[in-house]
Amino acid sequence: MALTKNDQKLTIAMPKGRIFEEAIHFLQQAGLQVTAELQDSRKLIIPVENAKLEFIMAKPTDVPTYVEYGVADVGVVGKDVLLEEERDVYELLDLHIGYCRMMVASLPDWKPTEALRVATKYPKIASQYFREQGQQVEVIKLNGSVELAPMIGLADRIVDIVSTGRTLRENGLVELESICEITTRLIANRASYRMKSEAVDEIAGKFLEVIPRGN
Ligand SMILES: Nc1ncnc2c1ncn2[C@@H]1O[C@H](COP(=O)(O)OP(=O)(O)OP(=O)(O)O)[C@@H](O)[C@H]1O
Ligand SMILES: O=P(O)(O)OC[C@H]1O[C@H](OP(=O)(O)OP(=O)(O)O)[C@H](O)[C@@H]1O
Repeated sequence: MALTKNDQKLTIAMPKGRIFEEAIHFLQQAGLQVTAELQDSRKLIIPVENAKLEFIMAKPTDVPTYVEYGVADVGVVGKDVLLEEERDVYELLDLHIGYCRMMVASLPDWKPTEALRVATKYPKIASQYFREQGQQVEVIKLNGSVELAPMIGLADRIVDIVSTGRTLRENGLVELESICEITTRLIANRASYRMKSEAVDEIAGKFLEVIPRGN
């Protein structure tokens, strides 16, 4: 079954890593042809010839970049990445998968001091949040293991994703404030949305049918 009603090929940027399995399951439920190559291969470009589809396997934070520049027509990406990267793309659908929360956390005995430092992988989200709260903070960008920062005295608080809460718990940190809920989104390149509207609408329609209800 061809996905597109015309001859236009659709390129989909897929996030490698944590949400990949859930995203693949979602594509399968939506009736897209998910080949063994897509599920179990080190190839980064995976064409599905008879469906006029091509998948590119991207680092999650790069998905909006590929979509903004039009090298991918659509992409699957977390809302956290969209908020942080601020790329010029259309956000078409909330897929209601990849649930987690963006939180402020600290050691349990944290008290406001004069030098407020916040460590995070998400400097834009953190800066905007504390600006809106009227709090002046110094934001320190880290690339991972953010929970270390309060434990070793680099920062008072962190802004990070919490899912099960296990990482906070096992490192003796507590949730202070919730910034927002995070889920996985379908995004589209602005030109593709106009020029390949049939193909983009068709894929969005298939996704819409399998988005978990009640969310
Ligand atoms: N517990 C979680 N921690 C981090 N991300 C989560 C979690 N649950 C769901 N997500 C989603 O998964 C995406 C992150 O996936 P992943 O950790 O593979 O990417 P990454 O941060 O680029 O990885 P890394 O930098 O560790 O290679 C986030 O954008 C978020 O939307
Ligand atoms: O609430 P939990 O279920 O414990 O999940 C949250 C943790 O998962 C993520 O880290 P990740 O595993 O991506 O590693 P990182 O430290 O390299 O960002 C996130 O940054 C938290 O540290």
